[in-house]
Parts: sequence; C-alpha cells; structure tokens
Amino acid sequence: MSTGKINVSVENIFPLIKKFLYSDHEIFLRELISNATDATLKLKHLTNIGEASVEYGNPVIEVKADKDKQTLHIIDQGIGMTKEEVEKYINEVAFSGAEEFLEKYKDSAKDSGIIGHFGLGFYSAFMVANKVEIITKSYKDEPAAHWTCEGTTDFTLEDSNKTERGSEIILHINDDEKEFLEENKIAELLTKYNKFMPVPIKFGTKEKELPKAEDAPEDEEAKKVTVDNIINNPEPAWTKQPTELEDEDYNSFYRELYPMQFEEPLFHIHLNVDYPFNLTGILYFPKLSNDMAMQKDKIQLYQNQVFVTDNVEGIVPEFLTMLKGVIDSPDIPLNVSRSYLQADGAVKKISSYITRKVADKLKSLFNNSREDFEKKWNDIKVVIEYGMLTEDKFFERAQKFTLYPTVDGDYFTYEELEEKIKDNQTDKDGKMVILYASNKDEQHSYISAAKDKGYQVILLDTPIVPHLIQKLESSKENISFVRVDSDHVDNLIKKDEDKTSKLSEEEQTQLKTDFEKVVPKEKYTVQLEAMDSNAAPLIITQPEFMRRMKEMQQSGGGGMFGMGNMPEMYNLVVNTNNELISSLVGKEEAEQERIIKQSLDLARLSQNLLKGEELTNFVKRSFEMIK
Ligand SMILES: Nc1ncnc2c1ncn2[C@@H]1O[C@H](COP(=O)(O)OP(=O)(O)OP(=O)(O)O)[C@@H](O)[C@H]1O
Repeated sequence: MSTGKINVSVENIFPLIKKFLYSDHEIFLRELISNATDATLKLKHLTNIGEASVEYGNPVIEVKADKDKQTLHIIDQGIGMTKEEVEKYINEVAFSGAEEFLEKYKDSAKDSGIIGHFGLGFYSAFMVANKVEIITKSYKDEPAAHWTCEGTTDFTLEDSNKTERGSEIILHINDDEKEFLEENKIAELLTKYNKFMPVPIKFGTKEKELPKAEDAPEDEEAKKVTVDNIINNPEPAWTKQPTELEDEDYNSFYRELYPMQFEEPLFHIHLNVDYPFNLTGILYFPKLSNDMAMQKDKIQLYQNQVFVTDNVEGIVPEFLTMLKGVIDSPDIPLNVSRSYLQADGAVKKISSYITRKVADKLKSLFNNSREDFEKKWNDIKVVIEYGMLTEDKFFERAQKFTLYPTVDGDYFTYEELEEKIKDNQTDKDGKMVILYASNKDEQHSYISAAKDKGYQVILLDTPIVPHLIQKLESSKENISFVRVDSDHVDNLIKKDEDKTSKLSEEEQTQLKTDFEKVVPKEKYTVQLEAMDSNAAPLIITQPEFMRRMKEMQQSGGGGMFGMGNMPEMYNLVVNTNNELISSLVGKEEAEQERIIKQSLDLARLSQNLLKGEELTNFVKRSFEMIK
C-alpha cells in the first residue's frame, strides 16, 4: 500500500477560475469596481485613524474604454499597492487582502464597508481579457509597480513611473468579448451593479446647463459646461437614518430604483438592524393586483451597496417577494460569485426579522390611521392574506390588523366582526357562521337574500381565499365560513325554525318526480324546501365543501385529491311555497315541462351559468313568449 498527497497546482486552478467560477462574464466589472472602492475606503479609514498622512480629498473611480486599443481601464485614487503587496495580494490567488485588512483593523474597520472577501474577484478579469495590467502606486512613499499577466501563471512585475496615488487596471479585451468596450454596454452594467456604490464613479463627461442670471432675457440660451458623468448615487436613502428622511425622500428614492414605474408606493418600511446581524434596507408596498406571479422579484439585494441579485428567495419570506425595494446586508452568506445564496441559520433569522418588521409596520399603520389603512386594504390584502397562509408567526400577528370588509364597504377586524354577528349568525349547534361572497355582482341575489335576514356578508375575493378560510376555521373554535350561494338562505345558518310546506307529502313527492324528469340528473340534485313564499321559485346552489375543495385543488395545493377535475354539481332548490311552483301540481305534462325548463334557465341566468347555445335558445324562446 502507498499513501501520498494529491498535488493541486496553480496551473490547474487558474483555468477553472477563468471558466467556471463565475458563470456570468459581465460581473468582472462589478468585481474590479468593488476592488477600487475597497482601495478607496481603506485609504479613508487609514486617514481617519491617522495611519496615513495623505490628503484623502474627493476621490473618484473612473471607468473608460479605448476602442482602438481594445482596452478597458478602471482607475482609482485609493490605497494602491507596493511591489511586495502586488506579489502578496495578486500573485497569491485566493489570498484576500480585504480579509487581511479587516483582520488587522478588526475593531475600527468593521463598519468601513469593505466588500472583498474571497480573494478571487480580481481574476474574473480574465474571463473577458487575454491580458491584464495593474499600474499601481501605494500611499506609502514607495515606487509604483507595473504588473502584467496574460492569463497564464507567468507574470512580469517591474517599476513604473506612475506618480499619482492609486491603481489603474487595464484589461486587454478578447476579440469575442468586444461588447464590453461599447459605451451602452458599460453604462448598462454600471447602472445594474454600481448605481448605489459608496465612491463616485465617473464614466465619460456630460453637458450641464448653468443657471441663467436673474435678469437674463427669456430667450437667452443657458450656458453649458462639461462635467464628469457620475453614474452612481453614493448615498442612497437606505444608508441614512429614518429620522433624516421625509416621505418625499422615500418616494424619490423609489423613483430612482424603478424609473419606469409611475405609480407611487402605498407605504414604506425602513429596515435597520445591527445585531445579531447587520441589515439595512427599505421595502415598499406597491399597489398590487390579484395576480401574484407577475409582481415577484422586484426586491434588490445589495452587499455594502454593491448590487448582488434581484432574487431574494430565502432571505425574504415568499409572501413578501411581492414587495419592492432594497435590502443590504454584508451578513448574507453568498458563494464566491456572489450570485447564489447559501441557506443557513443566519438567513432564517434575517427572514423572520423582516417578517416581524413588516407586521409591526402594518399594525402601526392600522393603529395610527385606520381610515387610511382601510383605503389601502384592497391593494395590500393579497400580501397579508398570503402571509397569513404561509407564515404562522405572521398569521398570529396579523390578527390585530387583518380586515374583513363587508359587501357594503364596512371594514371589521375579526374581533369586531365576531361581536357584530355572533347573536344573529350562530346556528342551532352553536357554530358561528361567517357568510361571504366572492363576487358582489355575480352573487347579487344571494347577497340580498342574506342581507334581508339581517346577516352581514363579507367580501373575500382573492384567489387564495379557499385556503385561507380553511386555515381560519381550523385555528378558531366553532366557526365556519359559508359562501352565500352555497345553499338557500334559510339553510345557510340552520336555526330551529321549521317552515311548513303549502303542499302535501304526496304532492311534494309527485313534484320531485316531475322535476327530475326534466332537469338533467348529472348536473342537478333536486331538493324541495318550504321557504318564504316571496323567495324565488328555483335557486341553484353549490355546497360549500364541494366548491371549496375544487377551488383549492385548482389554485394549487390542499383540497382533496382528484376533486379539481370533478364535474360541476349543483343543488336545485325548489321553493314549494312559491306560487309558481305550487301551481305546477296537477298541470298537464307538456305545460309543466315548459315552465320548469324556463324557470331553470332563469335560475341559471341569475347564477351566470347560462351560456352559449343554451343562452341563445333561451333568448329566442323568451321573445316568442312575449309576442
Ligand atoms: N484597485 C486595487 N487597489 C488596491 N489593492 C487592490 C486593488 N485590487 C485588488 N487589490 C488587492 O488585491 C487583493 C485581491 O483582490 P481580489 O478581488 O482577488 O479579492 P478580494 O477583493 O479580497 O475578495 P473577493 O474575491 O471577495 O473580491 C485585494 O484584497 C486587495 O488587497
């Protein structure tokens, strides 16, 4: 037997870094600008603590392309590197100078905003360049250095005559990556990744109009000057304290984040925590429609003001991915390429912190300005209901501010609703029945029948309602939700009052057989009921349980297996006390059939169930009748 050490040499690792570490070539620019930013912030820190006796000034990072020479330049005025430092930080792949800096200045530098971590980002330059140069001059009084490498393990390192402090990285762009020399492409990348980085980034120049003199004539052209084109806002709203900001500042930051979005957000939540993890951000509640999928993935994740991704799955609980805004946390563990989240305990804590902050904000909005909250309810309910369904903690917290609007536009909390309905809407078995409608127009006749009985009907119209009420029923004692059209009104809340039928037992049995002869069996179950004589002769209902299970299956998850595909079945409630119905008794068969068919179509019409050819025939027949 023999043992040994597998020899992993740099030659083997280098092509791996170039090809596979970063799946997305474009991120090289983000990495190099992050390094330039780190170099600038390090110098700032050292001057702050008196370790560097140089003028910090107003440093800018410059990006420029030279199409003729096929080069891209990233120039900073930061800390720079001595020759020895280049040897150490650049030649030793995966030795991170950023980590070393943070370790060395542990106590004072933890909030300095240093981005680097892995010691690999620089090499992403070789994904787009066949040759990379670094010309760098340290803030220390030492000669400048010039490093050149052509994407192999060979490099050259010599003195340079650079005199200004800082580094210039020169990328000799590959022929097949030439798009990265295009002004539009560079501008697009800078806007995507660097829009809020903490050091000003210059890309070219622009014309700026000077203000006119006060007494200048109307038609005088404003004078223009050429100024640096700074592409970023180094102090985005989320880096400030909530006390420094007014509502208007939050709204204008929203416009900065989503320039194509013309609607103002409903409200914002400023996140700001530094223990047990560090996280800042601003979340906005936009106006939401019921279509949840359309509105996801608008929250942007940053790390020390560097854009990472707009997929915040895991960090933000699923129901809040419909919000907009930014989250910035150096504590979110990402893999080397900063594009994938590594799920762990810290992430769970962050997610529950965000959930709690959102619930707190909603509660304070509700407490402080209920009227305003009610106005916004329609636009935010889908998030809240979805949150209640998917996050138990949020479900508990939401009890305090979730609203149940009635079809008449009153808004009740659960407690208020309970108080309002418990006397009149408790059935003979002591169960409190909450009546709801999902569509005010389609269920109009059922709603008015229920209201005539003095019942409150609430409006629940989001697609997840079947799931949500299932959860509410199981979390509260002895209640049930019943949709107004799931039975005739006397049966919605069963009380101990027997109505007597005007028809005898034999007449009722005969009538039932007559109906069953005409009405299609596979669709309707005929059910005779002695109701108020003023109530409609025929009512079509669909039992709550059946419909809910079907809906739950159709909207995904829950329900009972296979029920989603079951054919639609309805009850046909025949009101034996209605005059039209009682007059059917003893009529000749053809006449009976004519009346039953026409009444059934009328009942279907009122339930929006009469369609296509059947509707055409019905209209034709009705015209004939009134001739
Ligand atoms: N523009 C620069 N000015 C000064 N030093 C730099 C510059 N660019 C890189 N360095 C030095 O080289 C080191 C390695 O850079 P690299 O981007 O590979 O890793 P990192 O920034 O430390 O970590 P990460 O892989 O997370 O980006 C840096 O830590 C820094 O010390």
